[in-house]
Amino acid sequence: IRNVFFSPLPPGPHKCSFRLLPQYLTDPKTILQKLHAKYGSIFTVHVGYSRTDIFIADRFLAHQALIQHGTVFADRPKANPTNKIISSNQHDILFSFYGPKWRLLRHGYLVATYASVNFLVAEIGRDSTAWDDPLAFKPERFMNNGEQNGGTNFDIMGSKEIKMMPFGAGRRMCPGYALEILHLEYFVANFVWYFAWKVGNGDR
Ligand code: HEM
Repeated sequence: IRNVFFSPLPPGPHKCSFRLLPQYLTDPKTILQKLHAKYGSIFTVHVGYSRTDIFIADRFLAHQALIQHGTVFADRPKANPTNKIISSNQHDILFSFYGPKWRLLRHGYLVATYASVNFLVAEIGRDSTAWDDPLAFKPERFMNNGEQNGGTNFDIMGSKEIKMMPFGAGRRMCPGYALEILHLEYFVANFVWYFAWKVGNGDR
């Protein structure tokens, strides 16, 4: 067994879940949502004998890992078939990498080298403690210099607090994020410019 953990591991289904494997590879979103609902904000999945994945679906834990423990969490995995499938099919759902020996202080889990640690970024970005009515389309959340409800500036880098992390967070955060935000603004501006916009029936 390549992955060695110091106990206790975060909770999860019983060891060596070969039964989970086909769905895990083809439809990770559904199975991970079920496991998240059952086991909470951090859980472990053992697939076969050689692969142990830990999933984090909590913005405070993500902040502990990527910002507060950024130095020990700065490596990334070699590509393997599962990672390729997960990242190509479910790019908005999670990204994954291996964490070196690292301690999740709040929960007290010690995770050994080559453990794969994954972040459920869609779940993290829909946290109602961070956003009012998170699923509603409210672009004004990001207007007025990023202030929401007169609150503090929204920080896409998540330095003080992670509210969403489309570009990752911490030392290996996407270095192209500023260029990309500019590019997306340009993209939306072109839509506004090229098309005639009307309010649809029943919409305000
Ligand atoms: C909407 C567009 C984009 C999104 C959502 C995005 C998102 C991401 C994410 C989630 C990561 C992984 C962060 C991590 O592992 O912690 C990443 C890494 C990276 N991105 Fe982007 N990115 C975008 C556009 C770009 C652009 C335009 C560039 C270059 C001009 C770029 C260059 C990179 C590079 C070089 C890395 C690897 C950084 C590293 O491993 O240290 N990305 N990006």
